[in-house]
Amino acid sequence: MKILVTGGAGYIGRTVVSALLDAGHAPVVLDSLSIGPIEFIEGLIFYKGDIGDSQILDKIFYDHPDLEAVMHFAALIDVEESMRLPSLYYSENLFKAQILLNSAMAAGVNRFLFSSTAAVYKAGGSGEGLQENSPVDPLSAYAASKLMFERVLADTCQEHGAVGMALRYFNPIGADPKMRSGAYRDDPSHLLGRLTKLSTRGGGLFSIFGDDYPTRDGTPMRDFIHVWDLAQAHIAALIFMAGLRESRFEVMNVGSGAGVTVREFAQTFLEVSGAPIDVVVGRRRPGDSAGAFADTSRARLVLGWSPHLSLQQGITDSLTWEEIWRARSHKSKGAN
Ligand SMILES: NC(=O)c1ccc[n+]([C@@H]2O[C@H](COP(=O)([O-])OP(=O)(O)OC[C@H]3O[C@@H](n4cnc5c(N)ncnc54)[C@H](O)[C@@H]3O)[C@@H](O)[C@H]2O)c1
Ligand SMILES: O=c1ccn([C@@H]2O[C@H](COP(=O)(O)OP(=O)(O)O[C@H]3O[C@H](CO)[C@@H](O)[C@H](O)[C@H]3O)[C@@H](O)[C@H]2O)c(=O)[nH]1
Repeated sequence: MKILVTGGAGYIGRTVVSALLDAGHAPVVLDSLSIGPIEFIEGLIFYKGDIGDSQILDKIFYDHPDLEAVMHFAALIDVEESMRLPSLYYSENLFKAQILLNSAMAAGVNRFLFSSTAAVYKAGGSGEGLQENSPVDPLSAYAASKLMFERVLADTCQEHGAVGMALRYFNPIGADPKMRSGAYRDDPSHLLGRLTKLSTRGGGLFSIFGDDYPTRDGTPMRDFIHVWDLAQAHIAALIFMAGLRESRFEVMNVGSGAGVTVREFAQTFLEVSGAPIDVVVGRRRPGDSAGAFADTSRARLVLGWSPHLSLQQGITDSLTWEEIWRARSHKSKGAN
């Protein structure tokens, strides 16, 4: 199948592009490269542009009348920034996404897969896995923009007789096992990114943001999903959507199904990396939740998908990718 992939130069989008190519599909990538690195689009069918620009969207749908689905990854994803600049997040993640969706519907491309997030849930650190109908409580403009677009997508699919799906990702870790993509930010804010940078810089202090949450060791709980398992969920979702003959909208959790606390994660990282990192406890980070983990039974049942890669594998792949990416960036910077 030929698929329009927005945000295909980003961490997850580029990894899904590789999974699509491996499975024999034909991705067409649209990305502004405002965040994703240019190295990620080498060798791909690529359009540089904005998802809110209907001219470029018209051109893509005109150039590729055989597009069968849209996979929509392009978004702003920084939770803290979204608290400071909420209108920017609603503009990028909600209104521009609607321009994209309407263009797809107008072009007759009526399968639309959307990257949503576990951050939409009310996550109190309980021992229960979150189901798709568990209560929602988006604490940031980022999470709210994602939940609002889920509703826009559901209603638009019904109006047009189209098929839509929102995959609610939990916390992606790791890299493409063939090392074609991985996390690329110089100054990551997320847990594994911080630990990986410390490790490759020879060690240092790692601060856990709070240990007074209602979890088994007081540190927040998350569900870490290997990005390659996440990519495979997209392939399964695409096949499922392609087989549907009538309008439908689905929401699906994509996580590992296991809750791991930040302290447990840091401990596992130290064991895998052997890096001389000292773990200290600092203050809570604003906007953080106690967290939870996914009940993935719906994705298993409906998509026939299940995760296979371990936490340790995610950490190992992240460390390997970091070495490769640093070497590549240094080389290209030196060459310029
Ligand atoms: N990374 C996570 O932890 C996580 C968790 C849950 C959900 N998600 C969702 O997954 C998707 C991909 O996340 P990621 O980690 O790969 O992020 P990323 O920042 O690496 O990738 C996003 C890509 O979209 C592009 N982009 C941004 N705005 C654009 C616009 N208006 N027009 C065209 N291109 C634009 C960027 O240049 C970038 O290449 C996002 O929708 C995000 O909300 C991510
Ligand atoms: O130096 C650090 C960095 C993070 N953490 C903690 O680690 C946990 C995970 O944080 P992070 O890796 O930043 O992920 P989340 O805040 O859970 O958010 C991620 O996961 C969401 C899905 O659950 C996505 O929507 C977001 O885009 C993505 O950043 C949180 O409790 C943080 O407080 C620390 O203790 N120290």
